[in-house]
Amino acid sequence: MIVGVGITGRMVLIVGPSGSGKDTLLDYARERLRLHPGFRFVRRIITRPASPGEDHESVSEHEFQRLVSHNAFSLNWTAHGLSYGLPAAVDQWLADGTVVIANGSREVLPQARLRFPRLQIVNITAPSELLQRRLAERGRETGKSIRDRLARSETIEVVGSDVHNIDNSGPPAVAGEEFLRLLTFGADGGGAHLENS
Ligand SMILES: Nc1ncnc2c1ncn2[C@@H]1O[C@H](COP(=O)(O)OP(=O)(O)O)[C@@H](O)[C@H]1O
Ligand SMILES: O=P(O)(O)OC[C@H]1O[C@H](OP(=O)(O)OP(=O)(O)O)[C@H](O)[C@@H]1O
Repeated sequence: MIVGVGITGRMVLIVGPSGSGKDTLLDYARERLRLHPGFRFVRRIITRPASPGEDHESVSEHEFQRLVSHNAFSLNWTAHGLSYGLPAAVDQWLADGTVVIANGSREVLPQARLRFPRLQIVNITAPSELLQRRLAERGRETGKSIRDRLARSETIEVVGSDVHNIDNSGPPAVAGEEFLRLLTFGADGGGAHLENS
């Protein structure tokens, strides 16, 4: 079994423009940490119909607003004409000292910083030609929706001492290993490691 030594519980938000590879890197890390109880990957609640890619809980806008009114979200936001939420269970996982990892939004980082005192932001980047090609190949959005996502990608800056940038313009395993290192070595870049026993 894999056990963690010195892993510090915290919220990790992976952000970056559409097509940069957030879901790909989340899948990479989830697969490698699946036996480790100290890490939890958040299943988001989104007003998007079930679709290839991210495994999310799909709800109507009406249901989403009902959940908001019942304080069912730890953090929620809107973008691309959709509503997104991280379930309130996140707060208990954090209180338990877990490393909680979620796909976030660059625009909601100011609120996230207030919401999560121990926050690590992982900003995934790739050149715009690659974003364009990847979104077309992914096939979840088409036409105007892709153009809107590309336009948005250039409007939001991610800066701060809590931000780690990962360039995902090479093979997914290169950025994937860098992401894993950040997750397993702690927000301060040192001290923690994983052991096999
Ligand atoms: N390093 C990479 N090299 C080539 N293709 C990639 C890489 N990372 C992601 N992709 C592909 O690009 C598309 C967008 O990736 P995805 O993980 O959905 O991005 P995001 O969640 O940031 O929008 C997907 O089809 C994915 O398979
Ligand atoms: O404020 P931004 O950083 O622009 O992010 C806006 C939203 O877009 C992404 O979700 P979504 O799964 O719809 O898109 P993506 O996988 O194409 O990035 C991201 O996870 C946010 O929920």
